[in-house]
Amino acid sequence: MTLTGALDLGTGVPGGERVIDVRDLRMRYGAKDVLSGVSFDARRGEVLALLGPNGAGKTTTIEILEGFRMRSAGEVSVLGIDPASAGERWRARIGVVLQSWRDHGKWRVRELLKHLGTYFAPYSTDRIRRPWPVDDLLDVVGLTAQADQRVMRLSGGQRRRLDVAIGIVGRPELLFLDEPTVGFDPAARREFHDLVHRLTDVDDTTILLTTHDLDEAEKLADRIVILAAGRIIADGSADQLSRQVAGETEIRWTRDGQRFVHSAVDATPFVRELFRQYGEDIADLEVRRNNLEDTYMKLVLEAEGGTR
Ligand SMILES: Nc1ncnc2c1ncn2[C@@H]1O[C@H](COP(=O)(O)OP(=O)(O)OP(=O)(O)O)[C@@H](O)[C@H]1O
Repeated sequence: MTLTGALDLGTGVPGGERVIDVRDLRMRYGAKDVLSGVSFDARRGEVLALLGPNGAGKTTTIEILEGFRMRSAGEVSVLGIDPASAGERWRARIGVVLQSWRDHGKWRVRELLKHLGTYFAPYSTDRIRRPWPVDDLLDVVGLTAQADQRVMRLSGGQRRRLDVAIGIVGRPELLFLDEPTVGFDPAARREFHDLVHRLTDVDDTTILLTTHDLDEAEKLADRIVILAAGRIIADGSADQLSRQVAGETEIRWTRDGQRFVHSAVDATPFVRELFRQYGEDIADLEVRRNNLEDTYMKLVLEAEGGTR
């Protein structure tokens, strides 16, 4: 099916192995269509952010990919297998980071990870040794210093890192992160972003994340897929989306103490001409292309206008 109005701008990782392949996915609850023909893919090692307003269908899509929800129609392949009929061996190859692990508060961090890791040992292969050795895992998520601490004594940020450690203890090839940094302070958020980068660097893990934090999506994702009212309205890197949609760049400067602002499709010739005419009189020059938030707002408003 062709998605009318969707921007298909290609992937940032050309030619990689397809870890997720979704074609014409549909989901209906009663008489209500929640997903109306969703198609996208993700390649090995890619970080893909699924964005969209409340109720757009992100959780439904992810739960179908995780094999927790049966779809109404369409083709879905995750690690080459249909999640609707996948078994334990497949499940051991995917990781899900749930919102804060609250049980086992009395367990010590290392013991808990060691215990959960034993589940994955039967699924070890020559290529991927499972589970992740506990000390390496603690190092990757930055919890080495807390290894012998009880879970209930961890700070919010440390607990979230433990959630991630639990999600990846089986060394998943594909990791699902649902709004991973809600409630984080800026330092914890930055640490978490470093962790995501380390995961893709160290283990070539493919990551599918949902977030309402557009700054986070821009920083983390190789590719952004925007879902609105059950349809994909954009698919590409943050840069590609902003170039395609935003069009104009804003240029600000001052001259003789007076402020100026101008919008141009291509800022370079404008700035060149500005300097040719006024040279050293120009100060405080700022060139600002629309960021992901501007692009997102524009796309979602257009899509909502179209369905109204
Ligand atoms: N079990 C269900 N039965 C009926 N309707 C459902 C069910 N689960 C979800 N929905 C509806 O499907 C739509 C999509 O929900 P979904 O949770 O997938 O959206 P979302 O994009 O994840 O939203 P949010 O950003 O708020 O988490 C919503 O209108 C929701 O009310």
